[in-house]
Amino acid sequence: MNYHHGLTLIIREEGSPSNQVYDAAHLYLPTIQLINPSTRTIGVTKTPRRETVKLAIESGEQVPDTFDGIDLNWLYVVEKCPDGCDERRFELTFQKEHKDKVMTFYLVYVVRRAEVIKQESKILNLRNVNSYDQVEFEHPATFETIAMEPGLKRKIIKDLERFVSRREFYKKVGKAWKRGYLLYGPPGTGKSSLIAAIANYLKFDVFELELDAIDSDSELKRALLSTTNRSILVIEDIDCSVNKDKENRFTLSGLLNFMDGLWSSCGDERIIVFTTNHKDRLDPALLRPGRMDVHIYMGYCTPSGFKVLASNYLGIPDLDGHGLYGEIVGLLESTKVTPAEICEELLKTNDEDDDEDANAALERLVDFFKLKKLEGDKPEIEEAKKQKMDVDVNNVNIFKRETEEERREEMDVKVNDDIENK
Ligand SMILES: Nc1ncnc2c1ncn2[C@@H]1O[C@H](COP(=O)(O)OP(=O)(O)OP(=O)(O)O)[C@@H](O)[C@H]1O
Repeated sequence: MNYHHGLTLIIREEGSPSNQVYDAAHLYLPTIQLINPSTRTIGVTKTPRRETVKLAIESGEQVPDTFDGIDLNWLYVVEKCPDGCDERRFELTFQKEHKDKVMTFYLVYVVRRAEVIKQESKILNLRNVNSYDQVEFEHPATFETIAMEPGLKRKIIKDLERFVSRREFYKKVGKAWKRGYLLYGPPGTGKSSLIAAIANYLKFDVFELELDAIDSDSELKRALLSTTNRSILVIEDIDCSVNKDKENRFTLSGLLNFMDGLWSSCGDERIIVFTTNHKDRLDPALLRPGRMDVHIYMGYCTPSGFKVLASNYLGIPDLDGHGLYGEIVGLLESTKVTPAEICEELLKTNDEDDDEDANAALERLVDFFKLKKLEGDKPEIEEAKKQKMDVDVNNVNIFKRETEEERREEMDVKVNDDIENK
């Protein structure tokens, strides 16, 4: 395409923070005329979980577009820098007279379109913020596949929906639009699976931060700035990373203050998920609302959690009517078995559509539970008491504050909520 008075915008790939227009162009261009008369090469990928192939623009290729009667041309360029790394950029060319319209409306349109495309495509990214490695996030867990008390599941979904719908509220009260979740409980109870279910539900990218690999404030700042809006930042096993001050590194509390400051100025729709196997080892100051707003206890498998697994793995939709159900309930209530252990047993089933195999799997599980019981595992409720946790009848603990001060803070949150309701 020839432009007599052409203007070219250079849109470079940037690390931290990322260049939104650059990222958006990668999502937007394959949905317009990616294959046009001038196209010679095109990138194609397909991952196992994806049903269709994904197209990508290759270096040197052009994509024409029109917007409000304006002709535009995108060119993608990848060049080697002197230091050996690749520099990637888009060059967007159009007639100079349209510069105001392109800058004010077209680029915003491309970013918005990319957001919608992302929502619809279900393709999420998983990025390690320490190494900047990025892969497609393909964890299959959803709220349907998670073994958890139905009431707790509903509460979490409601909380997430409320959070994402409150842009105006956070703006009005002048707070960063973020929400912190603490997932705690023994290994194999589904903390990572729940994070995946939240990401899949909200269609948020996931960023993993390994605190132990961060050595300085500037490194931390760079890592945090590389995260994008509408994302979940995951910091796993925080009890193992809390006492770094001795080595002259930041503390977890310092990290949280740092994040507050940073995201108050430049972050929208951020979810931070911390996981720990030992909530009791955390400094109570870290557990306050505003820091970790919602505490979710992921416990050993309960009868209703087991129903979800039986339905998903064995194709038994109505376990209540099964002859072994009563015995299974009794065993689950008196034995500590993680959903991960049960999943492993269930994977041994030959054919989940075969009733005989499903029954044999349930019988095998009953034997497995009996063995676990014999091994002398204490009931879950005792363990919970030992850890000074409040556990309700369903063995779940959510939105719980433990000290008077935390209760007062929770009241503050409610007052804020009321402001919004008026
Ligand atoms: N609540 C659950 N519902 C469904 N599947 C589960 C659940 N918990 C565990 N699983 C199964 O067990 C596997 C391991 O669980 P997961 O990694 O989510 O546990 P975790 O609590 O994050 O463990 P860790 O503390 O060791 O990281 C999952 O991939 C999943 O197949």
